[in-house]
Amino acid sequence: MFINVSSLNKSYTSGLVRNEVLKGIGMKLEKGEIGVILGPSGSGKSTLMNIIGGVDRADSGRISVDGVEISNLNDDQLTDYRREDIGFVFQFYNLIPNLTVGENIEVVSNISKAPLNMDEVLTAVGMQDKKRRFPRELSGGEQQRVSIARAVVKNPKLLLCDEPTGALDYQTSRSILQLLQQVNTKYGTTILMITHNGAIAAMANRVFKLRSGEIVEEVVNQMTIPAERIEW
Ligand SMILES: Nc1ncnc2c1ncn2[C@@H]1O[C@H](COP(=O)(O)OP(=O)(O)OP(=O)(O)O)[C@@H](O)[C@H]1O
Repeated sequence: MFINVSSLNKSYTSGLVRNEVLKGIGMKLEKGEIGVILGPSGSGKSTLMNIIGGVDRADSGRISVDGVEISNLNDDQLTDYRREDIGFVFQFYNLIPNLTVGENIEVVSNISKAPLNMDEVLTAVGMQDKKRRFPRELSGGEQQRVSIARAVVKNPKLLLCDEPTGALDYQTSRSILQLLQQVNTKYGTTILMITHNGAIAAMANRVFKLRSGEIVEEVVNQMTIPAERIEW
């Protein structure tokens, strides 16, 4: 099992109030699969993803990714794990504004142990001809393509996407989902994606429905649907 999470708990305390955000989460995802975490605002989706990505730590429970027990790593090891093994894609792209498309990707490939070829990745996301543009000269969808290229160029074991289409219109969202599916097929990258949008679940191998910090339902799709056929 590529991702194996069990009995995961996380709470935040402010003053005297303790907010239990994750309550005994268990989930599994095989290598090369696409997983979707679906749930309403505040249900704990980002917290769960941040813990799997080594950005945050759980209070208790176990998380292993590709055989490595994340919960046992010290801070330096966790930084290495986050830097080398995980690609992140966010709702608001987070590109560096004063660097070109090519430079945004280069800063990541330069510090990666086994990066993919930058031009190949730029071509894969359809942005090869925009390599010398700055982020402000691109549409939202194009910026998201660049941010996917930046995450993919380090050849991560796991691509974590937090509402990757949250800021995009319908057609652009579908093309970004299609691109993520292509990345999954071309590079065999395991993808875990957060969304509010139930329709997106059809492209995932496994869907984890989160409510108030608990997985209330897990759906295994024997047949996934190509992103271009998803409608909402
Ligand atoms: N660093 C933090 N400190 C305190 N509380 C936090 C922190 N991070 C998250 N929370 C709380 O944990 C709960 C779950 O937040 P989380 O961001 O994981 O939810 P979500 O399902 O991703 O929501 P959304 O869809 O709105 O992004 C919320 O009540 C939030 O306020």
